[in-house]
Amino acid sequence: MSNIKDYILSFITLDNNLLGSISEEEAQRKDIQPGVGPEVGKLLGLLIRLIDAKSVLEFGSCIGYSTIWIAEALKETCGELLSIEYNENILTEAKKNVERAGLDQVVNFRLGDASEIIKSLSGPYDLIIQDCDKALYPEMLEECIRLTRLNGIIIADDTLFKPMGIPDKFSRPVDEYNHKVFSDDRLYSIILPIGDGITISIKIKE
Ligand SMILES: C[S@@+](CC[C@H](N)C(=O)[O-])C[C@H]1O[C@@H](n2cnc3c(N)ncnc32)[C@H](O)[C@@H]1O
Repeated sequence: MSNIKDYILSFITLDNNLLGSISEEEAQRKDIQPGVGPEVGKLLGLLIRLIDAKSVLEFGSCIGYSTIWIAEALKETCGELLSIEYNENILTEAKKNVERAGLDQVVNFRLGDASEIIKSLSGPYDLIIQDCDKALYPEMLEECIRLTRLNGIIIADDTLFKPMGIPDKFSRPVDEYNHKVFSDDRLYSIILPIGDGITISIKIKE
């Protein structure tokens, strides 16, 4: 598997110069969680271009790694991103990084708890990505479906935690999320084994 991963990574160029240094910083710091990584970043860029997304919603900005991948794609599609993060200091860093990346015109940030803010949003969004507290994934799914346009995309990161042997506290809710999306007839879904697993669902019915 690592040969395959290394082979794939050998092709992936970074869409913004800042992405490499943000990855290095994430690897050194203990106070932040890792970003989605280059394979998932590239996939986000690909999907946004594929569906010509104009409005994207992200839960869990951290210091802006995934935000920058998404915003680079939205710069091309003339779209915009709303990115939500509840840690004020981390959000300040994300804002600085997005500004340094030259993408602040594309991104709006909101400080607060994603599970509360989501209820106040009206959408519709072309693409939504969940990468905040894993325990919230199943709970927030219904709101994500409500906010996604027909044929829009709902993505969840870290969804292979269970087979990776990650502690139950984190793996159980993402496993529950996977079961929920695969048994929901409004969604058409797949799990891809890149990064720590990514579940992609298309909303095929209201
Ligand atoms: C795995 S990190 C996100 C990584 C980011 N998507 C990237 O690829 O660079 C998860 C982030 O979600 C934030 N978070 C966790 N629970 C949250 C919540 N309920 N509302 C908003 N943000 C939350 C954490 O503070 C953390 O920065």
